[in-house]
Amino acid sequence: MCRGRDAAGGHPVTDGEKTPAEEHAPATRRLHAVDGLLGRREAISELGDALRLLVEYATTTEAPTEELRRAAERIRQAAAPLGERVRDREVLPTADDLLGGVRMYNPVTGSGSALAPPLHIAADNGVAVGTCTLGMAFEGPPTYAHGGVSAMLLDQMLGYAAGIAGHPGMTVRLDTTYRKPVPLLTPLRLTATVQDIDGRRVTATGQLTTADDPDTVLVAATGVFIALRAEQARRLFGRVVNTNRPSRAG
Ligand SMILES: CCCCCCCCCC(=O)SCCNC(=O)CCNC(=O)[C@H](O)C(C)(C)COP(=O)(O)OP(=O)(O)OC[C@H]1O[C@@H](n2cnc3c(N)ncnc32)[C@H](O)[C@@H]1OP(=O)(O)O
Repeated sequence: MCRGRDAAGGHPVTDGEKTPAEEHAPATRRLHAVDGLLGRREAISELGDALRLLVEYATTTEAPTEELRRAAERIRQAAAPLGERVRDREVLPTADDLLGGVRMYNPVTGSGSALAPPLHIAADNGVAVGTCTLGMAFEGPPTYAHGGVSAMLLDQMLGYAAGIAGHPGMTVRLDTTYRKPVPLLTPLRLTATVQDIDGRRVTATGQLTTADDPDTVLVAATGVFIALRAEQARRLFGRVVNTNRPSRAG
């Protein structure tokens, strides 16, 4: 049965059958008892920061070739202990809180993701407002952001706007208009709002500007989001195990 959705408008949260989730729950509680959930999230973010620094340096360095080979070996060594305990892809990260909208490894907003700028989003009177600065790793045309990165940021913004309007759904259409190139290493500001709700279909619009010049739109987007029917949510997410949902036993 579909119990809810990730609070900020993400994907449906399925509670599945009792057995798999509650099989994992004791391990989650033990982990949090030792580390503390907030401590673990801080550590995940710290690792994410380190990875983003690595990605930024790795994509801009002109260090000698031999230094690149040595770095690759040291990075493989650093990664190995992390790879010894990886979660099954159908089990949500123990540090996540799907109902509370915490997705530590979201590739756009997750502070634990090396791929995320990360984009920070908050709701302001029904408007989604986002901020981020894109590093050189996001370069498309020289010195400017890759267009796909702008689309990624705006998809997340529009989805968030649908969520805070109380109509979370999955993107079925995303139209982006690139008016001016998006500068790298420059604080950016993104906004998004819902324009129309028609049954299961929500249309949202958004834009991306620099923080310093919010009146000059660099990229504009319109997205259509569809709320899943219960049967669709079961089919798509029914196998996902969420160890952090409240236990039925309390
Ligand atoms: C903090 C977190 C914030 C959250 C941000 C999240 C942002 C990121 C969101 C994503 O990345 S989601 C991942 C990318 N999207 C997908 O993978 C979705 C893939 N698509 C699907 O799986 C199916 O399209 C879906 C299950 C969503 C819907 O399938 P249905 O078979 O129910 O759709 P159907 O064809 O019946 O259409 C339902 C309605 O939507 C309309 N529709 C469908 N596609 C459309 C389209 N492309 N444009 C406009 N309207 C569209 C369609 O006309 C219809 O309108 P009516 O109800 O009025 O008849």
